[in-house]
Amino acid sequence: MVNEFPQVVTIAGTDSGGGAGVMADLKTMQARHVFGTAVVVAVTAQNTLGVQDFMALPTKLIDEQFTSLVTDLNIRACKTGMLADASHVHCVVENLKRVDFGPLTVDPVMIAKGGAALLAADAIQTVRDELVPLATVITPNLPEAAALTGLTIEDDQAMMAAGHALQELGAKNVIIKGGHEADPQTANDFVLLADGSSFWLSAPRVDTVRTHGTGDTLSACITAELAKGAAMATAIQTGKAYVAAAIQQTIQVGHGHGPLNHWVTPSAEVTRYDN
Ligand SMILES: Nc1ncnc2c1ncn2[C@@H]1O[C@H](COP(=O)(O)OP(=O)(O)OP(=O)(O)O)[C@@H](O)[C@H]1O
Ligand SMILES: Cc1ncc(CO)c(N)n1
Repeated sequence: MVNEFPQVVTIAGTDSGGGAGVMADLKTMQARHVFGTAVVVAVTAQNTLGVQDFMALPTKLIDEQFTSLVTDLNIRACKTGMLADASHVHCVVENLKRVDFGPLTVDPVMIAKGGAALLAADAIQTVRDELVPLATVITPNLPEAAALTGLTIEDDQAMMAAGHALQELGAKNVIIKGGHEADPQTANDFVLLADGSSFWLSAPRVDTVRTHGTGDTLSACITAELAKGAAMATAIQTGKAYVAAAIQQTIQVGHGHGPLNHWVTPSAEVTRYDN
């Protein structure tokens, strides 16, 4: 049905504190005017201070959630987030192969801002071998890109090399997020598109600890824009402008790494530098 409202799904873990994971994804999707749905892979007991506990759901229940969606809704784009361990990565991969949920944004979530591991160390190889080749676009932060490629990433050249390495592993489009860079002035993300062209997106760095769920928000926004039919480069630029505004126009919630302001409209402060 051509005129159906755009529907998207996040395949990820919940955050009881509301700032990251499935909750950040759904808030972003709502703000970007698509209908958000969720396949819950894991439940975390979490707030802005950290992750207190988590448990992954039985894989049978994950299979059933995929089936519930595919038998009724018309999902046009999807994203993955926290996948917990190798068996759950494998389960999600098998389900993604049996359904057609449109372009896949892979946010290879590994470690929360407070330091808690959201992906078992031995599952990194499963992500690299099974999930990365399915990615229409992959959005690692610097430690995630380093873990997936085996590269040490300390400068722009290394970010670009990591982008190409991820394309060689099978991801069609790549964004290496520079949120963890040392640069005190700007937050710079490297974008490598499927056609081999590349550019940088730069936003003023906000001096804040209120950055809980930045990666989730970026990848959920890209997923929403792709569902609405945006070209990949446009979807990525809108994602960067949205997350930059959501960090800048902060809200006071919690006592630690506070959540973002998902009500913002994308600001124009992002600069694109073509290579
Ligand atoms: N302090 C900041 N000021 C401006 N932009 C930032 C800041 N921190 C991160 N960003 C931007 O936010 C986006 C997410 O990057 P980041 O590297 O923080 O992701 P992440 O570590 O996966 O996030 P999370 O694990 O909290 O979901 C990127 O576009 C990055 O440049
Ligand atoms: C459930 C969940 N997913 C992703 C992240 C990373 O932001 C988090 N902290 N929690």
